[in-house]
This record gives sequence, structure tokens and C-alpha cells, in this order.
Amino acid sequence: MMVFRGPEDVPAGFGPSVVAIGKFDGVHAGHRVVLERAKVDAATRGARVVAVTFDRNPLAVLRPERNPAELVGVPQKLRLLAETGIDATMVLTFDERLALLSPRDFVVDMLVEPLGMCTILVGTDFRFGRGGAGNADLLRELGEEFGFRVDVVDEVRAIDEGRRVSSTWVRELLGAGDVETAAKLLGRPTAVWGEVVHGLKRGRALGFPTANLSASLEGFAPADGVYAGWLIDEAPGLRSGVRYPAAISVGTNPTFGDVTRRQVEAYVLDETDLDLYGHEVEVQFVSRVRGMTAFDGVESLKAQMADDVAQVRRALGRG
Ligand SMILES: Cc1cc2nc3c(=O)[nH]c(=O)nc-3n(C[C@H](O)[C@H](O)[C@H](O)COP(=O)(O)O)c2cc1C
Ligand SMILES: Nc1ncnc2c1ncn2[C@@H]1O[C@H](COP(=O)(O)OP(=O)(O)O)[C@@H](O)[C@H]1O
Repeated sequence: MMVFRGPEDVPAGFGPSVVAIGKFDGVHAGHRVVLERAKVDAATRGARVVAVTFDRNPLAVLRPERNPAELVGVPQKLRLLAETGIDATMVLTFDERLALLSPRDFVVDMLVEPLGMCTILVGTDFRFGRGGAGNADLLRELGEEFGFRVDVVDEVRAIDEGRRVSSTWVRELLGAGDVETAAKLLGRPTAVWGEVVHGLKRGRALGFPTANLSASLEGFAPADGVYAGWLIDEAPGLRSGVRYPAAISVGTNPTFGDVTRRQVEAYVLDETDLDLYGHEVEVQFVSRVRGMTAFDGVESLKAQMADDVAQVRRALGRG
């Protein structure tokens, strides 16, 4: 997949292209439906499929106090978009200048001219241009003038749940520890990504060494607690990631009271001599085992961890 950091990166004569535009936070099932539809449209027109997105949530600039924590950062968003098989993504820098473009200038300067846009797909609630003045109706008017089609995609609802799939809903589920329903809405495993850093060197003594993810991890960690899942080692040089079954802890290690920030750490089952320090890893959450507890001593924590590991084995079908 090609990545453009702005319209100036797009090679001359790039179009025609079918454009899907939005925040794509999480690249969830709703986004995936839009991108699949773009692919079908592009195939019938001999066009390329381009996702147009932003380097941050526009709220970060417009109303920072209401800006939600993101489900994925730009690097994972690009990777997840690439996995859908689209041709290119343009990541626009959402700064004051972009926010002040009129809807017409935005469409012409960012989409029509660089990308040779022949179709644009948007959700029913899509707003663009200064003050959010642009909507689907205005896009249709501009479409007549500049010769592109506008395809407004209906709400994608989750089967059984009857609610529109959204990154807000995914955040709510993760906040409640429901990583299973979140994965259904995401159309992929719930995950965070980061580098393995040094912790307090206690894990090994407890009998459960854990790979601790750096505080600058990417993604949205679910509620504090213990989870069954996978650790995927993506160290450079490994052609594809190595996937290990893992018992995952999210929280501040309240038994010890010495960690103030929330930490994601993973114990790889049945391994004692891995060296993961400095590796980039993905931690996938499959199901929740229990909440985080402040134990009154190390022995009770160790006994509970042994029980957690047995439950994780069963949850991953390795019991
Ligand atoms: C399966 C599992 C369950 C855990 N449960 C708890 C818990 O209930 N309470 C707690 O304080 N810490 C819990 N932890 C975190 C441990 O306290 C932590 O891994 C240990 O202190 C090692 O820290 P270190 O990696 O910084 O050396 C758990 C860790 C794992 C892997
Ligand atoms: N089964 C395992 N699961 C996770 N990490 C392991 C495992 N075996 C060895 N390791 C390595 O040991 C380190 C964890 O040891 P630990 O005593 O918990 O130290 P730290 O406090 O630095 O995390 C991990 O970062 C990893 O490099």
C-alpha cells in the first residue's frame, strides 16, 4: 500500500481513484464494510482505492477537552488499512490550516486534484471543511460540478446487538473489559502494540516472568484485570511474527503498590528463557479471566497466578 503524507506526495496522473474518507480509528467492522464497497466500485471503473484519513482526531485540534483516547495510532492504522488490500492511504495533517479550509477548497485541493477522485464514500454523519460546514448534500453539489459520485454508506450494525458499530462503542466495551465483543466489532483481535522494556525484575522470582510493554504503547488497553491472549513477537529479522500463548495482566500491580502507571505485561506460558527485551510485540486479548486484586502477600498472588494460567490454557483451547 502506498502512503502519502499529504497531497504533495501523490504522483502526477495517479487517478482515477475511489476515496473512502474518515478517522478510521480502530479500522473496525464499519470501516471494513466501507473499504470493501470502495474496492467493488473501483474494480468496475478501473480505479484505485484510497483511504483518506488524519494524523490525529480532528477533536484534538478543535475541542481537545472532548478528544477521546484513540484505539490505534497512525502506524497501526496504516498497517491495518494495508491488510484490507487497498491501494493507498493519504494521511492528512489535521492542523489549524486544514481545519480552516472551506469545504470546497478541501474537496478540490485534497481530493479531486491530487487523487483524480471519481467516487467518494462517506458515512451518513460525515462532516468536513471549516466549522464542519460540509456534509453529504454539499458533496453531491460539488460532485456535479467536478464530476465525482457520492456514495453515502448506511449505518453498519452489529449482528445481535442492533447498535451502530463505532469506535465509541468499542471504547465502552474495552473500558468494561469485554474484549470478546470488542473483537467482534473490530473484525480483528483486540490488541495493543509496543516495545518490551525492563520492569522491576520481580516476575522471574515469582515464577512468572512477564514481558512489560513500554508506557508509550500504541492502542487502547482494556480495563484492569487478567486476560487470556497471545503475544506476537515482531522482532526485526523474524519473517513473520512468532505467536505465543500468554496470561496478560493490565494494571498497577496493587499487591506491591509501587507502580503508579497502568502497565500491560504478558507471561508466555511454559517458557522461562525467552529474551524479549527491546522487541516490538503485539499483545492480543482473547477473553477476560478476572479483575485485578491487591493480595496481602506474595504467596497468595503466586497461587492465584497459577490458577490464572490454568484458566488461560482452557480459554485458548490448550487445556
Ligand atoms: C497472570 C497474571 C496475573 C496477575 N495478577 C495480579 C494481581 O491480581 N495483583 C497484582 O498486584 N499483580 C498481578 N500481576 C502482576 C504482577 O504483580 C507482576 O507481574 C509482578 O509484580 C512482576 O512485575 P515486573 O514485571 O515489574 O517484575 C499479575 C501478573 C500476571 C502475569
Ligand atoms: N515466559 C516468559 N514470558 C515473558 N517474558 C519472559 C518469559 N521468559 C523469559 N522472559 C524474559 O524475561 C523478562 C521478564 O522477567 P522479569 O523478571 O519479569 O523482569 P522485568 O521486571 O524486567 O519484566 C521479559 O521481558 C523477557 O525478556
